[in-house]
Amino acid sequence: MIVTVTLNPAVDHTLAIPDLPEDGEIARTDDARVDPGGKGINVSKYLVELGTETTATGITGDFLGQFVRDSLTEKGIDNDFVDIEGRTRLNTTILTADSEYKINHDGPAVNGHAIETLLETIERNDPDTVVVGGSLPPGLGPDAIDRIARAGDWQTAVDVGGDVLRDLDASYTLCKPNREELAVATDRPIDSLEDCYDAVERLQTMGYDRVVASLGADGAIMATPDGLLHAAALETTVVDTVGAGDSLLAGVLAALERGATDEEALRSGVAVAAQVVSVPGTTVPPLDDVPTRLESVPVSSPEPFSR
Ligand SMILES: Nc1ncnc2c1ncn2[C@@H]1O[C@H](COP(=O)(O)OP(=O)(O)O)[C@@H](O)[C@H]1O
Ligand SMILES: O=P(O)(O)OC[C@H]1O[C@](O)(COP(=O)(O)O)[C@@H](O)[C@@H]1O
Repeated sequence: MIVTVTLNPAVDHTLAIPDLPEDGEIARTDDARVDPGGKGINVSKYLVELGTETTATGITGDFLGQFVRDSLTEKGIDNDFVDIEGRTRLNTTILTADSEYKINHDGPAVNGHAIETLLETIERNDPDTVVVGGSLPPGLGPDAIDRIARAGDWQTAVDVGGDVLRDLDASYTLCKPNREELAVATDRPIDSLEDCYDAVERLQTMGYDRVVASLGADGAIMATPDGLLHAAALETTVVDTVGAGDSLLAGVLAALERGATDEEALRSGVAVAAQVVSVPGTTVPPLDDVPTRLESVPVSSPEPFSR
């Protein structure tokens, strides 16, 4: 069973307008939606659609926190959050005809007491894998994630910022940086696929058994204990990439959870992400045809890096 931990959940407000308004103008639209969001929560949404048992936990507060919990329950996603006094944040994505703008709030301040309660909550749900995803709210540092990783005999995967990846000290089964996070985590520029291969191998030496790096339209690479794999992205009509990384991670973890090989897991992640980028926001598309699409994901072992 996979427990996802979102320390800083969000209500995702996604709206579409043809162009950004000029100064003093008002843009009006009837194309807007709100979804419960935050990286761990999104992973749980996709895991449920993939038929993998999961519970979403983390820290929520006030009426936006209530919205997150209620809408997960309505969607049939098991959830068990720690409630605090501060207010869960509202994150906005504005889609125009040719651009995507994201505005993310910092979120409410969280104290050590909430983390104690969160550790009890995770333990009560008896996971074999814990996924910690998203930014840290004010008041918490990377040590909060290390505490979660060390608190039980579960495996821990992380989808966190590059600065946090650099600072974590515990052992992790997997991390999922994107290009920018790879650059920050390794403190090196990432200008080519070779730079990515070098960076994921560096991250392995920093305590991550597997590194799945998402590279947008260039697909994804996975550093495994046996070598490197590159999967090209599937061709699809891209509506927006909100939740793309979360869906890639869910596809990988769902496959690993059922005992698939690393290569099958990478194929699964890329096949799931291709479906998710073709729908708006973090809407969950039907994912029942993912098993039939695995073979169409082109996977190679990059030379001369394969061991
Ligand atoms: N333009 C695209 N075409 C096809 N697949 C895409 C595209 N952009 C993203 N994806 C898929 O979504 C995955 C995650 O996207 P990415 O933007 O790298 O993640 P993140 O949301 O973490 O920044 C990619 O590895 C790829 O499989
Ligand atoms: O915690 P962060 O880094 O601010 O990100 C939170 C946001 O990212 C999302 O999880 C989407 O993630 P991606 O677009 O990176 O896949 C949103 O649901 C949420 O609003």
